[in-house]
Amino acid sequence: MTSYEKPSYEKLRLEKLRSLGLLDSDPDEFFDCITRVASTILGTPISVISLVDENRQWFKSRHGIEATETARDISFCTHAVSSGKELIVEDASNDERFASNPLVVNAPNIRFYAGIPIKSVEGYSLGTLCVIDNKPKRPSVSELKALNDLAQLATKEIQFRERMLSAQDSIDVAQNKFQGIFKNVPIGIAMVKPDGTWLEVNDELCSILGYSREELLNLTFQDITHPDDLNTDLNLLDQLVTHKIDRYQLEKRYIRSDGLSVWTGLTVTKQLTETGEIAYFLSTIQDIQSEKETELALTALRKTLEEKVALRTDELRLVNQSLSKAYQEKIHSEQELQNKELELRTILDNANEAYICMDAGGLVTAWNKQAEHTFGWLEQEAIGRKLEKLIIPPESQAAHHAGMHLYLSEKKSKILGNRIELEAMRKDGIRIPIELQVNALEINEQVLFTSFLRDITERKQLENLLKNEARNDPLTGLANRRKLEEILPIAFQRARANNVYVALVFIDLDGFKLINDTHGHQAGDQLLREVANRINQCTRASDTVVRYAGDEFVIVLENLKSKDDTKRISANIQKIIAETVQIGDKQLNITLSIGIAYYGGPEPQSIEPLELIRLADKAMYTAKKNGKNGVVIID
Ligand SMILES: Nc1nc2c(ncn2[C@@H]2O[C@H](COP(=O)(O)OP(=O)(O)OP(=O)(O)O)[C@@H](O)[C@H]2O)c(=O)[nH]1
Repeated sequence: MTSYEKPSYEKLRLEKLRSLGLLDSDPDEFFDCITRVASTILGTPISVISLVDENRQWFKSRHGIEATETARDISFCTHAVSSGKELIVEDASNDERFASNPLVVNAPNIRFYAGIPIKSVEGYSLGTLCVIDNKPKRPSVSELKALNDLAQLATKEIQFRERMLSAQDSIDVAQNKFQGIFKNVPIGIAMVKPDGTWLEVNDELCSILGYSREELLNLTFQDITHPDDLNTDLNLLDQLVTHKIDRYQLEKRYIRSDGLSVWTGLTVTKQLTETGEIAYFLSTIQDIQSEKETELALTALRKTLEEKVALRTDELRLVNQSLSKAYQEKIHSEQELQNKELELRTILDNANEAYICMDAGGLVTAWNKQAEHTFGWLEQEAIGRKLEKLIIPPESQAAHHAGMHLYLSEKKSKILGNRIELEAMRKDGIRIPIELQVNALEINEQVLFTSFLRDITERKQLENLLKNEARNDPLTGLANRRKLEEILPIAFQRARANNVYVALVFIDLDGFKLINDTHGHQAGDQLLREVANRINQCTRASDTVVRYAGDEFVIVLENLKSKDDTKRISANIQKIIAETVQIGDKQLNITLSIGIAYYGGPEPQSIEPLELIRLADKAMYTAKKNGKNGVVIID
């Protein structure tokens, strides 16, 4: 006897065999029929359908034998299973593989054996259909063909069962999966009959709706749908029923068992029967209450925000309008201000007077064109510099500081608001007389001194000219009587101060009327001019020669240390006047009567200047009375 070999797929084979549920199962007429027919056709007393288990062979069907199984190691069939091919043993007693096999040696004393493997769908040999005889036999081809056909039948049946089991497994798996999903999925799921009755509901749906499964199965979805949402739901359901749509989704409210409504997201599909009728609706129902509340809260919040934004927008629009208006006004004001500044600038630049502005620190803040012209400093040179460094002479700077300090500390000033004349200094160092008017402005608690200044050099010159003319004799160019009256008091002061004498020499031409009458008035004028020249020649710069009136002349001799000096001067005058004067073709001769009076000296008299004139005049008159061409001195 030889030991059997196990096929390479033994483990899988056994698993498959056991999964089929055939081992130790009840007799099956189908398989029994096959074994009966096999014995009949092959003419053998025994026929079995043997299933080769791990350590045994078990007979699913047996014909002509009482045993239900034998050990595998003595089994003939296991050889056919191992090879996967038919096994024909015509005489086991002569076959070294089986001669000592107990089934050969003992009952049932096998001699002939023919087994055809029965295979699973995967091709695993599960067992055999075999025929056995206790007599040797050589089966015919047709017998073997019939045996193969019968084995094929058994195989088909087993494979059918195998497929059925596999299909059932799939169904079971799907069913289990569905049940698992149905039970555990965190979404409400329901199967709903076409009339709206709940057919099946899962735990989650019970939880969402607050009903037990049993309670729900006694209700329709219409019973617990919020009245406001029912029509929409029914309308969509109708479209689903009439196949206008395959599914629909809807946000709807159910009325829970506690009377509160709950927002859900509903999806409904339909499940059809084989005949195309609606078996049930499959609904998924998701609790979206919190999302809905959030959404509603957000909507309310958005609405509130929009209202606030709208309100704020209105406020902002109003603010914007008023700001725009204010801005426009400001622009307008600034424009006006700029225009005014430009206008002011133009006025100031074209002003005939210099305009200078100075801050409380004495720094120049404005300097117009005329100021440039008057003082020689350009605006850019002057701005920011101390005014005193620009136009105020050194000797006037202390007064300038004092004036500013007085105003800034006590708001007092002798200058502000008045037109005053001062001497200023140009950039080139030349002094010029100016007339100015200073005003103080207080802007934002800052003091500004504004001033208009005018160069009055020409006016001063004119004034001096007029002044001179008023004090000069136009015919001779000598000082006149007014000038004499002005200088004489000064001469008195100087004489007193210097302890010297002042002499007043009063001169009157002798017989001048006759010259006028004889040679004409013009000749008289020329003679007067010549006399003036000649007197001038006899005097010093410190002396003043005056035409006092008509043919009367006065000389103020100053700084006389001695009265004797006067006699020498008067003698010189008499001498020079005595010289013939040529006027045209005429030769004229003239003499003088002179009266002299003194003031000053070591013990000055107490007399007025005009009194001195009268004294000298009186002395001159005495000289006339003495016969003219003479000098009378009053000591
Ligand atoms: N040509 C001329 N004559 C003048 C001028 N002013 C005064 N006279 C004249 O001068 C003369 C002065 O005369 P008197 O001094 O009174 O007479 P006199 O002839 O000088 O007499 P004695 O003084 O006594 O010597 C008058 O005839 C005036 O008309 C003047 O500006 N030009």
